[in-house]
Amino acid sequence: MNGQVLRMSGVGVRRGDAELLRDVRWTVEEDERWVVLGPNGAGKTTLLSVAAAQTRPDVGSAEVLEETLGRADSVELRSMVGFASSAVADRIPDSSRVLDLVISASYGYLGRFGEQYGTLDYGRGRALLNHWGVSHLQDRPFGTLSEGERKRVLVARALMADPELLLLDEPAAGLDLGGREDLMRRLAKLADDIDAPALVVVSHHVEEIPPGFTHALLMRAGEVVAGGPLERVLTEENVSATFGLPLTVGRDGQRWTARAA
Ligand SMILES: Nc1ncnc2c1ncn2[C@@H]1O[C@H](COP(=O)(O)OP(=O)(O)OP(=O)(O)O)[C@@H](O)[C@H]1O
Repeated sequence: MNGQVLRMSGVGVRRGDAELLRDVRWTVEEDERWVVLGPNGAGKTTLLSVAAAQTRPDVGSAEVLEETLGRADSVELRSMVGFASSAVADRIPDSSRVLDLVISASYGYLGRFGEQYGTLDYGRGRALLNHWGVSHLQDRPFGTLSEGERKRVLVARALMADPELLLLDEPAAGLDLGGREDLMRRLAKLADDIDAPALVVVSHHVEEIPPGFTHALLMRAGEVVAGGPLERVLTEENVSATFGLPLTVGRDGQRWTARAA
């Protein structure tokens, strides 16, 4: 690999008359940790779906792990990208046992369908659940978990196949303050791990940028407002243009803040 895990050139996605993404240019290197920020409807989920090899661009080209979407085997490619989102959670049957759900991710499945898993698979699945603080839930049906527990199980699942790219769509949505801060701490630890995959986390809030994240992509109305290293991109001008109101942007230690000006 040349170091680039994601490369989008002039990417557009259309549905009927709606342009969900327009002329998106974006590259992610293997050692980078990105946050994608923007208001509701900005196109963040659509962008992540392209990055996860689940949506093909209608215009332009997208390379995921050096494979061009539309030419590569998308099923194989999807199994090499870790992806956690509420859309993934919605497709998981309530009855799926948590440990089975995690280990089945090595095959790109959302539960067990009669495949045989080895001791190594079980060991890795248990270690990931333990790492994300949810090993006590391994035998529970997914449908019985709280929102915070689900989020952590989904991240563990997304890491199961040892991906080179990890995509998390709004991992902090629906969490209480303690749950959000716990997630921030765990994501900061992941960001700091040199063996961790390239990370892309979608959020609506600059307060949810974990310490150690390096880059930001700001989106509005399907277009990129700005992208690059955090310090250069998170200016008051850029963040105000992204969210469509005058904002004061600040830093409190390793965390970012934004308030209406
Ligand atoms: N199939 C579709 N047909 C028409 N418009 C669509 C379709 N799917 C999504 N959209 C629109 O595309 C826009 C971008 O949607 P997307 O879910 O990518 O935004 P988002 O930034 O993730 O939003 P949110 O923060 O609210 O989750 C929205 O205005 C949405 O209504």
